[in-house]
Amino acid sequence: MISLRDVTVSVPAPTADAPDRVLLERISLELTESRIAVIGANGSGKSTLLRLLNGLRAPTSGSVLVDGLDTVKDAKRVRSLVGFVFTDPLSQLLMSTPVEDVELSLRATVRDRKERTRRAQELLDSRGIGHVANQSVYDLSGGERQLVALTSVLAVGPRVVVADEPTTLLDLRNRLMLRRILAGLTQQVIFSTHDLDLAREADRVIVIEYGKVLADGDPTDAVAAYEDAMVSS
Ligand SMILES: Nc1ncnc2c1ncn2[C@@H]1O[C@H](COP(=O)(O)OP(=O)(O)OP(=O)(O)O)[C@@H](O)[C@H]1O
Repeated sequence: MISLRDVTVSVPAPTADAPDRVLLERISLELTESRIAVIGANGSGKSTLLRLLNGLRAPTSGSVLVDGLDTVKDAKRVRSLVGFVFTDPLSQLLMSTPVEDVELSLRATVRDRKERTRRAQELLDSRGIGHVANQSVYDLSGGERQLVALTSVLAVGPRVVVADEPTTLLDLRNRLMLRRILAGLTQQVIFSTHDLDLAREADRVIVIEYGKVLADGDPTDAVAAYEDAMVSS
């Protein structure tokens, strides 16, 4: 389980005489549900919140614990427990082809190189993208790239998948496909989205507004609170 304990994230102001800019303020959450959506306006702090969950960002004060492990002190272990899928998969595909990228993720668990390649190909096949295994990642479609990124993340064997607006860059067909895949994962999935229909499918919705939790809980109620806030602002 992931717990945020009184977490504040702030960054220094551009000029020395101005106060620090607070991106998230005193957030405490226990993230237990299987599917959790984080919604909010542009710049409200969703990505900042998600990046805290696997230690990509450190709290300025407070702490984030993953199964009791501190995301700063136990960063390496936390990264293996919590996989992160970025909005733009190109920013996380480190190798030039899908099969190499998935092989890289398997390095810690599969020592034999041939076996690693076989396993990577098998994982790509299982996601329906085995036919692009040896193609340059730059030549893949947005949907294929997103699936490769997800396959690489899952190959590490995380307990939790955190996805930052994973469907934003995709067309309708790929969006529906990714939604189906995310829905079928056995891992806990915590994702941000501007797609309110997708958010309503979650078990819990957290609404972030100006770096604070505006609403949290039942998806229908939380989405309604967000819509009210947007209309009245
Ligand atoms: N390292 C940083 N330094 C300064 N400001 C930052 C930094 N990281 C994020 N911010 C600012 O913090 C605010 C929240 O950013 P964040 O990316 O978390 O928003 P978001 O809710 O994910 O937005 P969007 O829906 O547009 O993706 C933004 O105004 C952003 O410019």
